[in-house]
Amino acid sequence: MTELLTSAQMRAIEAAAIASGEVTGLDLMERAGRGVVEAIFEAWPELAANRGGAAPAPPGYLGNEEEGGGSFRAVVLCGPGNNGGDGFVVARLLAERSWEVEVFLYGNPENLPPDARVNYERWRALGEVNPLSGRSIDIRRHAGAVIIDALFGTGLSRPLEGAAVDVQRFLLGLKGRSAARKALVAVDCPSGLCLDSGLPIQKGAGAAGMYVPAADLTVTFQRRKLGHVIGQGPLYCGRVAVVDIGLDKAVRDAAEGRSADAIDPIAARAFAREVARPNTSGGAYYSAPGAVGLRKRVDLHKYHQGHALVLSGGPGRGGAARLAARGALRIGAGLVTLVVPHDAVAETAARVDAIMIREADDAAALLDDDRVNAVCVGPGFGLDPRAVSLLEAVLDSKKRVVLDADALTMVGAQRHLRAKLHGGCVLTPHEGEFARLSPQAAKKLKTTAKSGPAYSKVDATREVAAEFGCTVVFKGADTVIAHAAGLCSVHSAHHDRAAPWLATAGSGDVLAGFIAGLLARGFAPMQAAETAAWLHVECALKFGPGLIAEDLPEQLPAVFRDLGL
Ligand SMILES: NC(=O)C1=CN([C@@H]2O[C@H](COP(=O)(O)OP(=O)(O)OC[C@H]3O[C@@H](n4cnc5c(N)ncnc54)[C@H](OP(=O)(O)O)[C@@H]3O)[C@@H](O)[C@H]2O)[C@@H](O)CC1
Ligand SMILES: Nc1ncnc2c1ncn2[C@@H]1O[C@H](COP(=O)(O)OP(=O)(O)O)[C@@H](O)[C@H]1O
Ligand SMILES: [K+]
Repeated sequence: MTELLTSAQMRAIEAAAIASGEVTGLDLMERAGRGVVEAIFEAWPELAANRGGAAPAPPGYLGNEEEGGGSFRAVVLCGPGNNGGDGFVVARLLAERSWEVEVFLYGNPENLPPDARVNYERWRALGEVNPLSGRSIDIRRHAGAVIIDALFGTGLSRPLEGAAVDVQRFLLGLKGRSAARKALVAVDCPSGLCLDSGLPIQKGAGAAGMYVPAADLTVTFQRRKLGHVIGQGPLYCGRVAVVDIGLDKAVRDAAEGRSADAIDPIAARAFAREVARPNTSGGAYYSAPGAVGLRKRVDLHKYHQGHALVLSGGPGRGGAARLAARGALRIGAGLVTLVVPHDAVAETAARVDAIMIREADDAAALLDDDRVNAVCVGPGFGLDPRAVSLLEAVLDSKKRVVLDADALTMVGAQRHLRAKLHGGCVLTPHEGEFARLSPQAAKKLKTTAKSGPAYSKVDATREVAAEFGCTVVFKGADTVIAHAAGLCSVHSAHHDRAAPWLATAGSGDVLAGFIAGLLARGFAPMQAAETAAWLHVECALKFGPGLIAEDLPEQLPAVFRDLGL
């Protein structure tokens, strides 16, 4: 389990570590700057050649003919806070390796916070600090330079203005002119991005948000922040490297509520976490009491692996439910039954084999059966009175249930259904369905973020989970999963887990089936949702481009094999 922090949590952790006497702010800044330099060398090993002493001949792309060539070059853009302080450390460490380093400061050095000020002075012993403006950076002199964006990090509180905007525009202009820069490296985050929400902080909608230049590499400290993995963060940040600055113990203490003096214990327990590869050897990837593993026990028969019901719509509308049922069966539910209106039985029977079929008239009896322990309702289900009363019966049965698609629309529209939701419910909205569940939260999420920290997808998902008293899986390339009690996790399908071909009709139905299948196998709602979200993307990665929803469940055997099941 890896925590994902907000800016405030990171600040509180840093403050707790400093207060405990284990470390000073200056130590942390030095480690942060060193971490940035090391991450640059890891990303571009050819740049590690300058280790001090005489500068070697630069590779061709770094050569600057007008200036006659020289050592590697960096342009370091420092802001008025500690992010800028990190920038001064990076400048010094690169200069010590004989890089040509030019440093620009946005703001008045007199107003730098103490640690940043110390590092400003240390740099001043080595070189100049120029005032920052878009025009002050001369593209011809800096051709091929590594540009370090240390303007703003976790302290961004409002939209950029003045010279900071000029510089961002200038950096945006460099994009695509490959000779113009070697790389743009962001310290903690690309400046202008809110690290809590992954949204740019901007004055107005539209083009005003385009002032955040996308980095090639973002180097952050100790843990990823939420803004690296949700919203537009993954697109702006490029690759994210996390460097250890010695705060692991402080993070753990906070997560376990041991540093209550410095950190609001509620906030600490509410750390979000990254959804990770499931741990197959007993329990899920995190250890919850009674957690069930993905590996099936050898001594159990099908009735011990649970029985999932998938409720289907009428004739010609059963595809979505069949996809969900197939997902539930493949993920390991012992039995899966499609519950189908009378007039759709023949059609359904022609399409399924291992999945059982029962008529909707039998639904009450099935819901009374204790062996039925999970239900999936919504995909292709319909919104008619029959659908409403069936959903009502499902909720009254208090069985664990996944509500997707039409079931979400009904719950959003009908207060009496909403009142029947309980802790065993998992809601799986996409953006449009989320807006039906909570128009207010959806509106806040869509509002241009004019100050930081901005309202985030994590805030919205947590809010709705708490309000409805169930687990909510807010889908997308960034899938956020929240539990009524505040637990929250994120699966970010970006970079090495990018699976854009999941945006295909029916893939959400399969996810709903995956979750229902895991609920049937005894997974707790949060654990089922996290595990299903990970497996869903894993199946898409396994198949690759060209994927259609039908392919997803069929990848599970190979994915399970890779997991060593
Ligand atoms: N926490 C940790 O463990 C560690 C943190 N470290 C580093 O510190 C960074 C956080 O530093 P930070 O708190 O000083 O904030 P930072 O992002 O530099 O900016 C704050 C300054 O900017 C100003 N300001 C804000 N918005 C503005 C705007 N639009 N336009 C103009 N000004 C604006 C704001 O002014 P104010 O809002 O008060 O007016 C304030 O002066 C973090 O990202 C990481 O790099 C590492 O050293 C190691 C360990
Ligand atoms: N760009 C993307 N990258 C990764 N996953 C995505 C992307 N777009 C959609 N998804 C995933 O695909 C699924 C789509 O679900 P949904 O919108 O309900 O589709 P449908 O209703 O057609 O089944 C969700 O699990 C969502 O997280
Ligand atoms: K930055």
